[in-house]
Amino acid sequence: MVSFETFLTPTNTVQKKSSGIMGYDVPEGVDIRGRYDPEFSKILTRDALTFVADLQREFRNHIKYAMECRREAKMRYNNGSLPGFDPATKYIREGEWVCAPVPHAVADRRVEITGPVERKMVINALNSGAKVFMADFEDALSPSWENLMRGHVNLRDAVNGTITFHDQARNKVYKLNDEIAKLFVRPRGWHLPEAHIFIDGEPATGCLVDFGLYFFHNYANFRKTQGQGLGPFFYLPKMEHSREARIWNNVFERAERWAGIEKGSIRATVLIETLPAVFQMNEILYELRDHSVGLNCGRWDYIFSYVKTFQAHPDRLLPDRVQVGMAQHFMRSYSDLLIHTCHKRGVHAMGGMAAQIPIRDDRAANEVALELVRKDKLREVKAGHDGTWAAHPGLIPACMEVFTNNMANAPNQIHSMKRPDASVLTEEDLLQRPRGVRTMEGLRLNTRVGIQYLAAWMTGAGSVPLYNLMEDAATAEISRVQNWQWLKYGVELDGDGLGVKVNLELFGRVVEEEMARIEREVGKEKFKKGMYKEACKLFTRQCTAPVLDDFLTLDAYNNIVMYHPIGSSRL
Ligand SMILES: CC(=O)SCCNC(=O)CCNC(=O)[C@H](O)C(C)(C)COP(=O)(O)OP(=O)(O)OC[C@H]1O[C@@H](n2cnc3c(N)ncnc32)[C@H](O)[C@@H]1OP(=O)(O)O
Ligand SMILES: O=CC(=O)O
Ligand SMILES: [Mg+2]
Repeated sequence: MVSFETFLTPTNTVQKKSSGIMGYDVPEGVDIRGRYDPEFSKILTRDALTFVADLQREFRNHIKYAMECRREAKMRYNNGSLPGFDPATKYIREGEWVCAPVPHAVADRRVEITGPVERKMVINALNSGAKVFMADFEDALSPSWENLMRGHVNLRDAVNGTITFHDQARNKVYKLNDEIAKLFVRPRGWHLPEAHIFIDGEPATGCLVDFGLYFFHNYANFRKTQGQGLGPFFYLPKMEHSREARIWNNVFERAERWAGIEKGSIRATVLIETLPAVFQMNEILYELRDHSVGLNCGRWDYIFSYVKTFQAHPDRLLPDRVQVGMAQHFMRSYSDLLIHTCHKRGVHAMGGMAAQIPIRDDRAANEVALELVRKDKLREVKAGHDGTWAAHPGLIPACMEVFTNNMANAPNQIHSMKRPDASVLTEEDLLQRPRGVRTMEGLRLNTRVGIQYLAAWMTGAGSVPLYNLMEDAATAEISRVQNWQWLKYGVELDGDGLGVKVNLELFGRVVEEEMARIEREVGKEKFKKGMYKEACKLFTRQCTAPVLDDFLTLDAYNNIVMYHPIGSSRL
């Protein structure tokens, strides 16, 4: 856990009004340390904070226990164990049960667009023609106070239907179309604290803040305008075990009771994006069976998690990042088993994100990128996925066409593609070592991407285009842990005929040369103004740390915490 005591320096201006310090009206035990803003105060109302504080107090010990269990599991893997199916929950895997019926409002999820909760992007995503928009407080968002609070303002306005945006530079006004995508919201993972909101002297749990504020302000309108009487809808990230899903289920039930709405109103799709969770898919769905609307293949975090889980297993090193795609046996097995599991339990099996994005200035390269996306989507729909993710509105027509043409006019394939063949997939299939080679270019690209991503993240952008691909927290994690793994085990770069071994000296040289290349590519001015040097320091420390950090963003978070003077929360 980060020590927040080290960041108690007040960095924001105290705003005055005639009666004294301007601040938030907080309930007992709650202290807001983020900047005061009159718009934010409409989100951070006393009642909304009371709701969030109640969730925090009710669930904090369960969350601490779940995080402790993660640490214990890590120790077991580090001591040589492999993740696998839990014999104690065989009865759940083999039992005949199904989840609650799929809500009519989201039966058709052929293409879902994702993106940070930034105002213009929220409007563009809702208007994009996708069936669903997953508004992201997670992989695609740098969780600064400003981004988070503006995100809540944006989502409230979106659910109210009043959201607009004026692009001054282009004199263009954005507003919602008549027909818009259905909104899902992805809160942060369990591990991330919200350092600007203290509850009973401790930072609040990030995802309870995200969930609580969004639910409090939007559940009623959402159910009228979006959910056809149900909702709101969520995506839940980075879980490692069904006990974490149980906490979410209890959070949902508490929120439903508080709001006086029917149990099972809230629905969530869980991302299967950690290696331990692939052995818990039935158990996760079972915990959430009244609230589930499927699982999703979060392929990028899944690859990251493979490295993290096997950090002490030098016999399972990854090849270059570009070679770890869905064609690898362990990745294909994961997607197939997810489809089989979801359809057996009557819910959506969502595909994942292809990293390609449109390339505006090169038609031929753009066509190649689009073709890669089409191929990836064709594999998904033929395997039985019910829908997929798109990172950019420009990809939606291609993704939609592939899914529509291969789903026989049905909104999903839940009942038509049971994939019984996948029921025989074994632990060995799910853990099979990825095949491929390691190259100097792989090491260089990881370094270049990792540093540039962190520099962007520290200046407020959680998803960025780099070398014609979408990069976010999950893809950047792969770059970091792969470098760490290669350094730790001094691997030989065997794919380019150089036969060089990765060590600190080589890595130091690569960092220096890649920083020079970044400066050339972005230009001296941007390089000077940006946070490239700070990002480089952070990335280098993480890649060379004797013990692997659990998350890149936990460490980097220290750089974006900006405290308002303590004790100024009260009016
Ligand atoms: C591993 C995972 O978790 S995947 C899920 C998390 N990741 C994401 O959600 C990534 C979302 N995508 C993005 O953030 C962006 O598409 C990027 C950063 C990859 C590329 O951004 P850019 O290069 O700035 O996009 P580009 O300039 O081509 O944008 C063109 C237009 O499309 C819009 N746009 C691009 N991506 C999106 C999106 N995901 N949602 C809504 N609008 C979008 C832009 O706002 C812009 O609109 P405008 O013409 O009205 O100004
Ligand atoms: O969240 C999605 C992923 O691929 O990671
Ligand atoms: Mg992810």
